[in-house]
Amino acid sequence: MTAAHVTLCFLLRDGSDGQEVLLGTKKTGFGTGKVVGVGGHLEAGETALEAACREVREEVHVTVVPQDLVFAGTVDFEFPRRPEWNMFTTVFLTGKWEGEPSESDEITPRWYGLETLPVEQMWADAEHWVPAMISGQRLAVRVILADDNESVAEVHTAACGDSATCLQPGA
Ligand SMILES: Nc1[nH]c(=O)nc2c1ncn2[C@H]1C[C@H](O)[C@@H](COP(=O)(O)OP(=O)(O)OP(=O)(O)O)O1
Repeated sequence: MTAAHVTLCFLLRDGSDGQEVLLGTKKTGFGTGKVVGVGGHLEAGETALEAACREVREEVHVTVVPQDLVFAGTVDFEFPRRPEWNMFTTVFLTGKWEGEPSESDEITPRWYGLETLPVEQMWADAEHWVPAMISGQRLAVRVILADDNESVAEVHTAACGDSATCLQPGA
C-alpha cells in the first residue's frame, strides 16, 4: 500500500534558556491528544514545501514562505498492522515566520525547550528522531511501529543529502 505523503514543519526560536521548538497538542484526527509537530497531508497538486506552508498557516495561524524553509529529512512511518496508516513525511525547519502562533481547531501550539521536549506526550518514536532533526542533522528515518500501533518495533536512521537524493521517487 502506498504511504500517504505528509509534511512537518518545526519552527525554532531562541528562548531565555536556549533554543525552543513549536509543537502542539493535536485536537482532532490522527494522534488526537498527542504533542506533535505542525503539519499534515499534501493536497492534490501540492509540493511538500507548499503543503508545509499551508499547514503552518491553517494549524497555528503563522505565515512561512517556501524560501525560508530548510529541508531537514524524511520519516517513513510504517504501521504493519494498519498499513492504511503508513505515512511518508517530509520534514522542514525554519527560524523565520510572520505572526504569533495561536490555537486552531486542529492544534494547541506551545513552545518547548529542546532539552525538555514532552516525550511522554509525544509518539513513542519521536525521541528517536525529533531531537536529532531539529538540531540540524539531515536524516532519512524509517520507523516501524509495533503491533499495538504505538510502541516502536524498529527505527533505522541514515544520513541523507539534499531533498533530491532523499525523497522517494515520485514523492
Ligand atoms: N508515528 C508517528 N510519530 C510522529 O511523531 N508523528 C506521526 C507518526 N505517524 C504520523 N505522524 C504525523 C505525521 C503527520 O504530520 C500527522 C498526521 O497528519 P494529519 O495531522 O494531517 O492527519 P489528520 O488525519 O489529523 O488530518 P487531515 O490531513 O486533515 O486528514 O501525524
